[in-house]
Amino acid sequence: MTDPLRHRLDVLAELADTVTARKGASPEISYTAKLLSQGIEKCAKKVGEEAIEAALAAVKGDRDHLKLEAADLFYHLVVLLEVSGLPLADVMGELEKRVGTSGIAEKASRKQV
Ligand SMILES: N=c1c2ncn([C@@H]3O[C@H](COP(=O)(O)OP(=O)(O)OP(=O)(O)O)[C@@H](O)[C@H]3O)c2ncn1[C@@H]1O[C@H](COP(=O)(O)O)[C@@H](O)[C@H]1O
Repeated sequence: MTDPLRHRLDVLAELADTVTARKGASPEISYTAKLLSQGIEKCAKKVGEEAIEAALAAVKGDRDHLKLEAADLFYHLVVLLEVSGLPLADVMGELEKRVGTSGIAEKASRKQV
Protein backbone atom coordinates (compact mmCIF):
# COMPACT_ATOMS: atom_id res chain seq x y z
CA MET A 1 0.00 0.00 0.00
CA THR A 2 1.30 3.48 -0.81
CA ASP A 3 2.08 5.90 2.02
CA PRO A 4 -0.40 8.57 0.79
CA LEU A 5 -3.19 5.97 0.98
CA ARG A 6 -2.17 4.90 4.52
CA HIS A 7 -2.29 8.53 5.60
CA ARG A 8 -5.67 9.04 4.00
CA LEU A 9 -7.15 5.95 5.67
CA ASP A 10 -6.75 7.92 8.90
CA VAL A 11 -9.42 10.20 7.47
CA LEU A 12 -11.91 7.33 7.66
CA ALA A 13 -11.14 6.81 11.37
CA GLU A 14 -11.47 10.56 11.94
CA LEU A 15 -14.81 10.55 10.11
CA ALA A 16 -16.07 7.70 12.33
CA ASP A 17 -15.08 9.71 15.44
CA THR A 18 -16.87 12.79 14.10
CA VAL A 19 -20.01 10.79 13.32
CA THR A 20 -20.02 9.31 16.85
CA ALA A 21 -19.54 12.77 18.33
CA ARG A 22 -22.55 14.08 16.37
CA LYS A 23 -24.95 11.86 18.36
CA GLY A 24 -27.17 14.23 20.27
CA ALA A 25 -26.08 17.30 18.27
CA SER A 26 -28.74 19.55 16.80
CA PRO A 27 -30.22 18.28 13.50
CA GLU A 28 -30.49 21.96 12.58
CA ILE A 29 -26.73 22.33 12.32
CA SER A 30 -25.51 18.78 11.67
CA TYR A 31 -26.59 16.65 8.70
CA THR A 32 -25.19 13.60 10.56
CA ALA A 33 -27.30 14.35 13.63
CA LYS A 34 -30.33 14.75 11.36
CA LEU A 35 -29.68 11.37 9.70
CA LEU A 36 -29.03 9.61 13.02
CA SER A 37 -32.26 11.03 14.45
CA GLN A 38 -34.19 9.60 11.49
CA GLY A 39 -33.17 6.05 12.41
CA ILE A 40 -31.79 2.93 10.81
CA GLU A 41 -34.19 2.72 7.87
CA LYS A 42 -33.37 6.23 6.62
CA CYS A 43 -29.62 5.62 7.03
CA ALA A 44 -29.89 2.27 5.23
CA LYS A 45 -31.87 3.91 2.39
CA LYS A 46 -29.13 6.52 1.93
CA VAL A 47 -26.47 3.77 1.71
CA GLY A 48 -28.53 2.01 -0.96
CA GLU A 49 -28.99 5.23 -2.95
CA GLU A 50 -25.33 6.18 -2.80
CA ALA A 51 -24.22 2.64 -3.71
CA ILE A 52 -26.41 2.69 -6.82
CA GLU A 53 -25.18 6.17 -7.79
CA ALA A 54 -21.56 5.03 -7.41
CA ALA A 55 -22.22 1.89 -9.45
CA LEU A 56 -23.90 3.89 -12.23
CA ALA A 57 -21.00 6.37 -12.36
CA ALA A 58 -18.54 3.48 -12.65
CA VAL A 59 -20.49 1.85 -15.47
CA LYS A 60 -20.61 5.19 -17.32
CA GLY A 61 -16.85 5.46 -16.94
CA ASP A 62 -17.25 8.83 -15.18
CA ARG A 63 -14.35 8.68 -12.70
CA ASP A 64 -14.82 12.23 -11.39
CA HIS A 65 -18.43 11.46 -10.50
CA LEU A 66 -17.45 8.03 -9.13
CA LYS A 67 -15.00 9.72 -6.75
CA LEU A 68 -17.78 11.93 -5.34
CA GLU A 69 -20.31 9.12 -5.09
CA ALA A 70 -17.78 6.73 -3.50
CA ALA A 71 -17.03 9.38 -0.85
CA ASP A 72 -20.79 9.79 -0.22
CA LEU A 73 -21.07 6.01 0.08
CA PHE A 74 -18.24 5.74 2.65
CA TYR A 75 -19.78 8.57 4.70
CA HIS A 76 -23.27 7.09 4.67
CA LEU A 77 -21.93 3.60 5.49
CA VAL A 78 -20.09 5.03 8.50
CA VAL A 79 -23.37 6.66 9.62
CA LEU A 80 -25.23 3.35 9.13
CA LEU A 81 -22.64 1.51 11.27
CA GLU A 82 -23.01 4.18 13.96
CA VAL A 83 -26.80 3.97 14.09
CA SER A 84 -26.50 0.16 14.14
CA GLY A 85 -24.08 0.23 17.09
CA LEU A 86 -21.38 -1.58 15.10
CA PRO A 87 -17.89 -0.06 15.49
CA LEU A 88 -15.98 0.58 12.27
CA ALA A 89 -13.05 -1.14 14.02
CA ASP A 90 -15.04 -4.40 13.99
CA VAL A 91 -15.52 -4.14 10.22
CA MET A 92 -11.83 -3.42 9.73
CA GLY A 93 -11.06 -6.41 11.96
CA GLU A 94 -13.21 -8.62 9.73
CA LEU A 95 -11.33 -7.38 6.65
CA GLU A 96 -8.03 -8.01 8.45
CA LYS A 97 -9.04 -11.62 9.21
CA ARG A 98 -9.65 -12.17 5.50
CA VAL A 99 -6.22 -10.96 4.41
CA GLY A 100 -4.39 -13.79 2.72
CA THR A 101 -7.51 -15.90 2.11
CA SER A 102 -8.46 -16.15 -1.52
CA GLY A 103 -12.09 -15.23 -2.16
CA ILE A 104 -12.37 -18.19 -4.52
CA ALA A 105 -11.01 -20.62 -1.90
CA GLU A 106 -13.32 -19.14 0.77
CA LYS A 107 -16.36 -19.57 -1.49
CA ALA A 108 -15.40 -23.16 -2.30
CA SER A 109 -15.08 -23.96 1.43
CA ARG A 110 -18.62 -22.65 2.01
CA LYS A 111 -20.07 -25.04 -0.59
CA GLN A 112 -18.64 -28.07 1.25
CA VAL A 113 -20.75 -27.36 4.38
N1 LIG B 1 -18.51 13.33 4.63
C1 LIG B 1 -19.58 13.90 4.85
C2 LIG B 1 -20.63 13.91 3.88
N2 LIG B 1 -20.72 13.38 2.65
C3 LIG B 1 -21.93 13.72 2.19
N3 LIG B 1 -22.62 14.44 3.11
C4 LIG B 1 -23.96 15.04 2.99
O1 LIG B 1 -24.84 14.03 2.59
C5 LIG B 1 -25.93 14.63 1.91
C6 LIG B 1 -26.17 13.74 0.72
O2 LIG B 1 -26.72 14.45 -0.34
P1 LIG B 1 -28.17 14.15 -0.83
O3 LIG B 1 -28.40 15.07 -1.98
O4 LIG B 1 -28.39 12.69 -1.01
O5 LIG B 1 -28.92 14.64 0.45
P2 LIG B 1 -30.38 15.09 0.65
O6 LIG B 1 -31.21 14.82 -0.53
O7 LIG B 1 -30.35 16.45 1.25
O8 LIG B 1 -30.67 14.05 1.81
P3 LIG B 1 -31.99 13.48 2.30
O9 LIG B 1 -33.03 14.56 2.19
O10 LIG B 1 -32.26 12.23 1.52
O11 LIG B 1 -31.63 13.16 3.73
C7 LIG B 1 -25.53 16.08 1.60
O12 LIG B 1 -26.20 16.95 2.51
C8 LIG B 1 -24.04 16.08 1.90
O13 LIG B 1 -23.55 17.32 2.36
C9 LIG B 1 -21.84 14.57 4.18
N4 LIG B 1 -22.05 15.19 5.37
C10 LIG B 1 -21.05 15.16 6.29
N5 LIG B 1 -19.85 14.54 6.07
C11 LIG B 1 -18.81 14.51 7.11
O14 LIG B 1 -19.41 14.59 8.38
C12 LIG B 1 -18.87 15.70 9.11
C13 LIG B 1 -19.93 16.25 10.03
O15 LIG B 1 -20.98 16.82 9.25
P4 LIG B 1 -22.23 17.46 9.99
O16 LIG B 1 -22.86 16.35 10.76
O17 LIG B 1 -23.15 17.98 8.92
O18 LIG B 1 -21.71 18.53 10.88
C14 LIG B 1 -18.39 16.67 8.03
O19 LIG B 1 -17.39 17.54 8.52
C15 LIG B 1 -17.82 15.69 7.00
O20 LIG B 1 -16.54 15.26 7.41
